[in-house]
Amino acid sequence: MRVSERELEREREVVEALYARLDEQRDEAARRLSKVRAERVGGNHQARSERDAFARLHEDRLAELREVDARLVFGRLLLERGADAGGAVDAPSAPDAPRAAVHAASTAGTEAPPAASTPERLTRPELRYIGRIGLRDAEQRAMLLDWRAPQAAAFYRATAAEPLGVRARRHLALAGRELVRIDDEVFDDTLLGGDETVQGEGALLAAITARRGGRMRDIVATIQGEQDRIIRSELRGALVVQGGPGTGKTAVALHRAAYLAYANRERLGRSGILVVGPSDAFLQYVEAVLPSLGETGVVMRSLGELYPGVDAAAEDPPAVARLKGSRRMAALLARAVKARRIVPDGPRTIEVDGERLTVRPELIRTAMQKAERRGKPHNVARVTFVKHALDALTERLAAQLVKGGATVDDADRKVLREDLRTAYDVRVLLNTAWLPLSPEKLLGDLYARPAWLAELTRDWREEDRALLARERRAPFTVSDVPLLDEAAELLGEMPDDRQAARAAADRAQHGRDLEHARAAIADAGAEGVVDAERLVAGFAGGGDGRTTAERAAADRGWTYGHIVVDEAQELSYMQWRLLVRRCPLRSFTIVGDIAQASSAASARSWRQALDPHFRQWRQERLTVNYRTPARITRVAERFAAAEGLAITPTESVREGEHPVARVDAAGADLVPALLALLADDPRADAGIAAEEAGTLAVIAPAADADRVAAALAEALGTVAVGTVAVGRGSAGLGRPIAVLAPDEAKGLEFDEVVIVDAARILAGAARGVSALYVAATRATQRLTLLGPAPAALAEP
Ligand SMILES: Nc1ncnc2c1ncn2[C@@H]1O[C@H](COP(=O)(O)OP(=O)(O)OP(=O)(O)O)[C@@H](O)[C@H]1O
Repeated sequence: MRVSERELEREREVVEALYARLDEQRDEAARRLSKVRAERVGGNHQARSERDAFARLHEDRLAELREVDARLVFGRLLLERGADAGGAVDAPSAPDAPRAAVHAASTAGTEAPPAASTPERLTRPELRYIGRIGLRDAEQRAMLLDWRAPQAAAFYRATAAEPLGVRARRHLALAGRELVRIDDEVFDDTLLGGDETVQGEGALLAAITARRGGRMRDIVATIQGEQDRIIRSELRGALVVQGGPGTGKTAVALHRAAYLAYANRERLGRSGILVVGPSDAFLQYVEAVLPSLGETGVVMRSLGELYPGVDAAAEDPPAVARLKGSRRMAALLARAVKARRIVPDGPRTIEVDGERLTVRPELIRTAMQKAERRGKPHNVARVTFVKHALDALTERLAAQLVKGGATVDDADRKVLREDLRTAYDVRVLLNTAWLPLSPEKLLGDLYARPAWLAELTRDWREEDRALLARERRAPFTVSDVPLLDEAAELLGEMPDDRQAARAAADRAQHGRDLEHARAAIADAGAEGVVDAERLVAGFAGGGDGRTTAERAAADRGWTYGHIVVDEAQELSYMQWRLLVRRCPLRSFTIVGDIAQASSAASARSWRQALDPHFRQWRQERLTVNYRTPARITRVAERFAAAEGLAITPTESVREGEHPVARVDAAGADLVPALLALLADDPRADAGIAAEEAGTLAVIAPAADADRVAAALAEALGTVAVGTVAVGRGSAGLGRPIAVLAPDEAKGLEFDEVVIVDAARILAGAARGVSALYVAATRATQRLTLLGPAPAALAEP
C-alpha cells in the first residue's frame, strides 16, 4: 500500500516546522553570540575571561546545531492513549541533560521573534516525533524528542509481540530538508486500512543497501531492539559486546558513547569519554558519527596515541609485538627501574670544600631503604632518598670535623648540609646511586643495551632478548606505547617535568574553575542555559580555553569516566593495563569479535583478555549481520569452519544478488588480471567521487599492497585533475578504490571487495585464518577472489 499524498503533505508540514524551529534556535545562538561579543567589560581580566567563555559557548552551540541539520527528524510513534510509552513527550530533566534545558531556556526572557505556528500534529499527546536533538516551541511545548531520551526507547524496541504502548512506528526519510518517503510498521490491527496505516519499503533495508562513501554513517534512525538495549545499558561496570562481522558493534559502541554522554552529562562532562580504535584509518572512518549525533566532546584515540607526546603508527613484527604485549614486560620494567638504584660496591671518597670524607655503602643503602619504604614511584622517592642521604652525610661530616677538634653547632650543620648538597662529588655520588629517569630513556636503554637487558632477564631465552634489540634513536612503535605508560607509572614525574607538573596543576585549577563557573552562571541568571563544564572550557585564565576532551587527551594522568574500546579483541595484556589505568572505576564498553583477532599479541578468549584486569564483566551478543549479504556470509563462515576458527555465526538480513566470484590468475599475472577486472569499473574513472560511484577495496597480502597500489595508480592514470580514484591505506578511505592490507581493512566496509591472492594472506600473516576471514566479510554487495584461494572459500 502506498502512502497517500495527503499524509505525506501533513508530515512535510511537521518537518518544515521543526526545521523552522531549528533555524530559530540558530539565530538565537548567533544573536546571543554577537551580543556577548559586543559587550563592554572594561579592563577586568576576570570579566573579560568570562565574556570569552560565554562567547565560546554560543559558538559551540551554533556548531552543534549545524551538525544536526541532516536528518534532523527521522521517526514518529503513534501511542496508545495513557500507555506507559505514551506519556507526555518530555526530555529528561536537568542537570543530567542540560542541552535539553538549553532549548527550553534559550527563548525565555529574550526578544526572540515569534515562533512559526506549531502544526497541530506536533502537540498531539499520542504522537511523538523523534530526532537527533530535543526541540521545544516558544511556549515550551515539546516538539521533537531527543533519540537518547528514555521516552524514545520505544521507537527502537517496540515489536508486534511487545508493542510497549506503541500502535504504529513511522520512519521519515529525508533528502536534505525534504521529506521523501515514509515507512510504517503497524502494531495495532485496527489501524490497518486508515490513512496512517501504510506499509513502506523498510527503512532498515534502505539504510543497509545504500552506497557506502568511505565514512561510517550513524544508524540513529534504524537502531534495532537488541542494539538499543546495549546502547542504553547502565554506565557502571564493564560491558562486553561480542558479535560476528557486520553486526553493528562499532555503530552500537559509538551510539552508546553519545547516549552515555547525554544521560550522564554532569558526571561524564567533567571526566570525559575516551573512544579507542585500532588505527588512524579506523578513526578516520568513524570520526563523523559522533558529531552527527550532536556529541563533539568525546576523545578519540588510536592505540598508538595513548601516551601523550608519542604518535606511534609503526607496528612491530608479530613476534616482537607478542613479547612487548605480554605480562612479562610489566615485570621486566619493574625490575629495570629497581636496577637503576645502585648501592656502591665499596667505600667512596668525596671532597667537600677541601675536606675528604669516606662514604660507606651502608649509608647509601640505608637512605635508599628509607626512601623505598613508602612505595612511591622512582622519581618521587628519589627526593626522599636525597634528603636522607644528605642528613646522614651531614652527620658524618660533622662528626669528622668534631674529631679534628672543631666545634659544630646547629647553624654550622645547616651550612655543612648546603655545602654537601651543592658539592660536585656528592651530586655524582647520589646520581650514580639513584638517577632521575624518563620513560623514554628507560625503555631506550633496555632496547639499546643488550648487556643490561641480559642481566635483567636471566631466565629469558636469548632469542627473546634479541627481539627487543633496537637502535636508540628508532621511533617508538604501537606496542611500545603501553610500555612507556607502564614506565611512566613506575617512575613518576621527573623533577623538572614541566608538562606533567602543569597537567597536575591544571587538574586542580579545573576544580576551582568549576566552582567559579557555577557562581558566574548564577550571577548571570543563566542556570539551565549553560553548564558549568562548558563554561570552564572557555575560561581564558585558568582553563586556558581547552575543553575537557582536549585537556584529557594531553594529560597522561587523566582518568576518564568511561572508555569505549572497539576491535577490542586485538588488545594485548599491556594495552589493557594502560586502559584500566585511564579509568580506574572500570566503566567500559568493550566491543569486538574474538574470531577476528589477528594481532600477534591478542588473546584467544574474552576471559583470557579481561580476567586479569576486571573482577567482573557482563556480556551481550549481536547476531544479525547488517553488512554482508548471506551469500558472502555463508562462504566466509564455511571457510572459517574448514580452518577450525571458532566464530560467532551471524544471520544476514538479506540474501544478496551476487555470487562470490573467482578470477584465475597467479604470480606475475595477478596485477594485470586486477587491472583487467577493474578496466570497466566506473570507480576506476579518475574524476568520480566515492559518494557517486560507491567504494571498492582491493585487499592484498601486506607485503604486496604497496606494489599493487602503485601499479593501479599508474595504470589508471589517476593523478588527474580533481578526484584521485585510488588511495593506499587510510588515504584510500573516501576514494572510490582503496588498496589495503588485511589488517588495515579491520572494522571498515566497502560496496565491493576484491581479495588478491587469498592463499598468500592465509599463509603469510601471524593469524592468517582470521586475517582472511576479516577480509572476506568487508563487502556490502559483492566479493571477488582474484588468484589462488583456499577451496573452502567458495560457494558450494
Ligand atoms: N540498526 C542498523 N541500521 C542500519 N544500519 C546498521 C544497523 N546496524 C548496523 N548497521 C550497519 O551495518 C554495517 C556494519 O556495522 P559495524 O561496522 O558497526 O559492524 P561491526 O560489528 O563493527 O563489524 P566488524 O566486526 O566487521 O567490524 C554498517 O554499515 C552499519 O551502519
